[in-house]
Amino acid sequence: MNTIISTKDFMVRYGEKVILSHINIEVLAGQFLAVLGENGAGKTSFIKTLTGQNKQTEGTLTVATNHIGYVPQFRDISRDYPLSISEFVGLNFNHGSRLWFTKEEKQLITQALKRMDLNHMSDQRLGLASGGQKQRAFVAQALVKNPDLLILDESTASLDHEHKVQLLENVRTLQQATNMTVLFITHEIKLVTDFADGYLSFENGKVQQGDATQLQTLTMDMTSRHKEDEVRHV
Ligand SMILES: Nc1ncnc2c1ncn2[C@@H]1O[C@H](COP(=O)(O)OP(=O)(O)OP(=O)(O)O)[C@@H](O)[C@H]1O
Repeated sequence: MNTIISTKDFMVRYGEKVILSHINIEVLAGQFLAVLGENGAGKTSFIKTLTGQNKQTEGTLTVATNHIGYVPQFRDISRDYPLSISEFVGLNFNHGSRLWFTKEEKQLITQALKRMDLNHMSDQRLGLASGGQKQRAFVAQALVKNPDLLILDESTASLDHEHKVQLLENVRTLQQATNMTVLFITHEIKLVTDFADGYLSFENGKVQQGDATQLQTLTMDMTSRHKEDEVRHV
């Protein structure tokens, strides 16, 4: 398998403030990795270096693709938002003043909508869709250019359990069918354990990498620690 992201003694900082250091990781193409860590642990800062938004780094970072899809944290879309779901998904083509889609773009939009189970409602206004459908539309928008690497930032956070699982199943099916790499930033470790091939864990300015078995162990440790805390608080 090919490597899509690798780092060697990599460091991320803002000015004098070091956020992450001594990062040595290797992500294989086609893997689905959970990206874990407390608020402020540096997950977003690292993702910004992958997408070229933060260049304050030292050491080596190699990203073997320019085709990166990024779905930021959920922003709600108000009811009066005028675009249909397919028009919203097509915004990623960055047309400027051109108002129509080419035949090829239309095919890519249809494909992305199908992959997120939204094809049946492509002409419906996005503002009137449910929270789960809006979130799947954000993912479809990132998919429309067929990225090699898809980064999802807490994409299940605002959803009920059924819609969380549905979104993860959609992404997992696509990742397995297309060999796309997925980095899934989440605080919901138990949920993601069933879907991920491994993890990157951000803690105390360092990044630990583990495989699926280590992820299961981590989840069990966290669950038992959580139970102990609950008992202590009774
Ligand atoms: N532009 C910036 N300039 C200076 N410091 C920053 C900047 N952006 C983030 N930080 C700091 O970097 C640290 C890591 O933040 P980051 O947003 O990467 O964490 P995170 O793990 O993504 O957190 P969350 O889960 O809350 O999104 C924090 O201490 C934050 O205050």
